[in-house]
Amino acid sequence: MSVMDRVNAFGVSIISVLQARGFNENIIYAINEASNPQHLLMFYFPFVAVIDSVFAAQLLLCMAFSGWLTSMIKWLSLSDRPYWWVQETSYYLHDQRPILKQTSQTCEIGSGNPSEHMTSAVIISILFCMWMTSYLDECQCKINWSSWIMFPFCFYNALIVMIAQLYTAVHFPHQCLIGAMIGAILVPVLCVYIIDPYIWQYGAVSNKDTVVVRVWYVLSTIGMTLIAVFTYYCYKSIGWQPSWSIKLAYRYCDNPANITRTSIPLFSIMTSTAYMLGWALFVSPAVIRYRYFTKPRSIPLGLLIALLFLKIFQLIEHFSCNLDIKTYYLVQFLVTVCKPGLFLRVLPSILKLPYFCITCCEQLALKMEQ
Ligand SMILES: O=P(O)(O)OC[C@H]1O[C@@H](O)[C@H](O)[C@@H](O)[C@@H]1O
Repeated sequence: MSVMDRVNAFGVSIISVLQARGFNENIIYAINEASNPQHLLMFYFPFVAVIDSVFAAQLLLCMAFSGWLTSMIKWLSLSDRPYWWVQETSYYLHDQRPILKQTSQTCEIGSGNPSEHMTSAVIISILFCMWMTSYLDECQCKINWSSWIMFPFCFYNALIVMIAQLYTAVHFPHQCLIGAMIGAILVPVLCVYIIDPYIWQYGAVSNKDTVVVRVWYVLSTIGMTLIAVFTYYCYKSIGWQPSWSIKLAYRYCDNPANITRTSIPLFSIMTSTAYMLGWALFVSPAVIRYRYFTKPRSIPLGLLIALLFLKIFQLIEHFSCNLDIKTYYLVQFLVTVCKPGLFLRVLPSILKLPYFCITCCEQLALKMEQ
């Protein structure tokens, strides 16, 4: 009996207690959906971009990099998920094997460690707190924001996502804690060393031409893609089946119809690298021109256009999902690379358009009067 078996069995006991206690499942589902990494990038990012492009640029890179990193760790850790581990393990005697309840969100098919939902929840919570701090500073609001609100807010957010993830038996508690830790480390590291120096032009990058920095970021993204491809083929060459967890998921999922294409780890790696490439190509120090206090801008128009873009992406998804898997991935990759450009460059410029037109008309009217 290995140490890992004991840790997993302890986790299963916690899950059993939570499931026996019972929670409102609609709330649990909503929490899991709200912290779904794909949804964060697909829905939160566009709306954050309407309000503040710097916040959106931070969110995008933190989420994309964490998606890549967690997927790589998942590949390397080859760890189980509770809903199949209880049925596979020889830890329990046959009549003592616990029965875990499965829900429509249980059938995740990647390896279990770490929890990407937890990483995402911690990332969005910390970034939101950082943004709020800067907003309150701007308003010269003197409350001890960080210690009284920020830490409890992040902690409770992480806690409710962890309960939702455990209740649905998708993760063991230690996988949730590792996921949260990755998020808590990544945000300060990426913001302090990469995103903020580049956007605000300080530190080593401030002496370099933006084009050079951009080329460097593009090359880094290509390097990360190559690392993923290399890892994949190395594993295959030593006889490891990258689809081992998918097979287990299909074997033990009560309702395989709940398994979705987008929860495949390869899909997560593909979208993460596409978002990073989009970030490298389209994010520049120019994003500081579109912040929450920038005027004049039409926020309602921005929200409407963001909805329109989302509708177009939904239509592309709808039509491409009938294509063969390789073409589907290619279409998704190209669309995803364009998203940062659309939401961080095109959309903010459109928001200024109505005011620009009004100014032009006023100047024209003035000239005609003269
Ligand atoms: O590691 P977790 O939290 O189970 O998340 C795994 C996957 O969960 C899916 O629901 C998401 O669509 C994927 O993007 C994600 O990779």
